[in-house]
Amino acid sequence: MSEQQLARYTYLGPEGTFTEAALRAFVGSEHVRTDPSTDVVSALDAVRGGRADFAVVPMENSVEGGVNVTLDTLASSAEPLVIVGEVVVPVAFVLAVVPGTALSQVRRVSTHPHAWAQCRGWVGRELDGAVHVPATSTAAAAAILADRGREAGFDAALCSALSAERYGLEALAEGVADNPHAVTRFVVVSRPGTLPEPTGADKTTLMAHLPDNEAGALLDMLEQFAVRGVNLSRIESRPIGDSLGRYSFSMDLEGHVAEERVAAALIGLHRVCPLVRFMGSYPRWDRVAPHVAPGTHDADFVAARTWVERIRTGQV
Ligand SMILES: O=C(O)C(=O)C[C@]1(C(=O)O)C=C[C@@H](O)C=C1
Repeated sequence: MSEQQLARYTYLGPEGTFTEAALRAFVGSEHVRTDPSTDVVSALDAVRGGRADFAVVPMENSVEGGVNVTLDTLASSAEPLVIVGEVVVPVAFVLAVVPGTALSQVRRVSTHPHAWAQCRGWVGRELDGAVHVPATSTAAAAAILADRGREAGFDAALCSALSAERYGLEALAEGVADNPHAVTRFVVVSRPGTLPEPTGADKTTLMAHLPDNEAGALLDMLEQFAVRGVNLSRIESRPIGDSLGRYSFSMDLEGHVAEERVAAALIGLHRVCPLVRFMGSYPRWDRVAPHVAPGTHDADFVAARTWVERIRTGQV
């Protein structure tokens, strides 16, 4: 295959981010072209504009929760994109410095806000009074420190051990995250038109609005899943932005839209919500198949529908 025919991936860069590690884990041994983006919005814009086929972006972290810029940009754009895959990556941080810097000299620490949140306890204990200088990613902080040294505006970067090595920095402390089991979930996004085949262990991502000022509207929405035996693995609310008290709900559910119980829940949602956006059905990273409760298998829905059709044609 020529270089021109390879799939083009962009990701939250620069080289050395956890997002790049997620991309490598996703493509495995497949040969692809990669081109880092400076932030999540430009990575998604590159896919919309046709400059990349896929973007890999962070979606949620086990400690700090949802990555709002990803949730909001995917949910609000006039040109929808779809999620075609997910990757879960363990995240561990080192405190990286220009070689020769002592711990006592570190007063300003740069990193991505999600990384800062995951190392806050350690920084408080070991670098009491140190302040956070936000960066677009962990590797961006490392790259700037390596490039500018004392002129960087900060003394250390919280990044992966790989990033520290790649940018020629020294890992002054390792394992600095407050939770050693932290993981981040990344999603692989493309333009609509390529719905991955169901595998039996899939997830579907949706965004929905509720009717304004209606008691029980949230319960109505959740019932659409409950009565069809569809389990939600994530639900979070994000402000819509135009006035206080208006929220959109971002959800992941277990199953693929090709499955009857998921399709039935989506039909129900469409009836009770003023706006529903389908954001993709894709294989789960852990390949764990959901528990499908009795009465909610595809065959149960098909049998029930056939029964109603027979009634409608007079075959009671
Ligand atoms: O900065 C990086 O290396 C990223 O890939 C981004 C990101 C995030 O957005 O949460 C990914 C994983 C870590 O939790 C910290 C930062």
